[in-house]
Amino acid sequence: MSLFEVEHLDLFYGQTQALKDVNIKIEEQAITAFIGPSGCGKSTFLRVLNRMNDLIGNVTTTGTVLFGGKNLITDYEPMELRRRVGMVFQKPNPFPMSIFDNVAYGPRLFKRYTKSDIADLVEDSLKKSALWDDVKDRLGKSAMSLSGGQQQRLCIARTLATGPEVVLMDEPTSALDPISTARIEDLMISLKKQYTIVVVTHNMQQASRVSDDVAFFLVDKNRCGFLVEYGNTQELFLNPKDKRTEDYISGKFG
Ligand SMILES: Nc1ncnc2c1ncn2[C@@H]1O[C@H](COP(=O)(O)OP(=O)(O)OP(=O)(O)O)[C@@H](O)[C@H]1O
Repeated sequence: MSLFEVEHLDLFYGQTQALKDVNIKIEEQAITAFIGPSGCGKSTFLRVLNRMNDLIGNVTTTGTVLFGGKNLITDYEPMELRRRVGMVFQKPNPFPMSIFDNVAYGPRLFKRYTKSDIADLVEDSLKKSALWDDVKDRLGKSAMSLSGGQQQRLCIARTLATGPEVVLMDEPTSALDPISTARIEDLMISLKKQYTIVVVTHNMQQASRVSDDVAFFLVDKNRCGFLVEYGNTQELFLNPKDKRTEDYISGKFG
């Protein structure tokens, strides 16, 4: 089932158009990867999906984005939308507090949990993000004492603790070594049983390893991004319909 349905989306930063006529359906409990050269609007489009662009200011959109069949702009309150559509960034950004408090941060904001509920939620989120065994004996230690890969898994745990349906990931492994990258990729595959994941990546191997569907963006001569091709990952990589997709995935440009 499609969780997001995007029709004729145009996006402008001030007067400058950054995305034009994006039409895409993003499937539930699947991993969708956005690929394409630098500046083609992948991160901008990712931020459309939880209205993070609202926080930038001066961003306007036209067209429709449905989330769960309802209009993302008119039918959702932004904070509640961002709880349901969580986000993990390129550079791990734990808060300067303990491992426990990082994960408990979101649930505590909602104030409807007891202390023991919070402890259970922290444990569950750390288990889901494959970090529990690494940190269960040092939950009170600073999150800054973790390695980069562990910090990124902590950020994933922090996102999961608020009970999202979707996790948006903006180049989540680009600051990590190959072993930490492989762990995050394994984690993404295990998380899709329960969550819908949308990931921006520059790494073609990563897109082909983890994603079910892939969307390829390009930028036109006015530096405006557009969607070239979208579909099942295997089909798109093995049998691209558009010559530009073929050139990009075979490394001829970008
Ligand atoms: N806050 C902003 N204000 C104005 N323009 C912006 C802003 N953020 C991005 N842009 C512009 O929008 C276009 C798309 O940028 P975006 O970061 O979405 O591309 P991207 O495909 O994710 O690039 P990369 O792969 O390098 O991260 C670029 O031309 C960029 O300069």
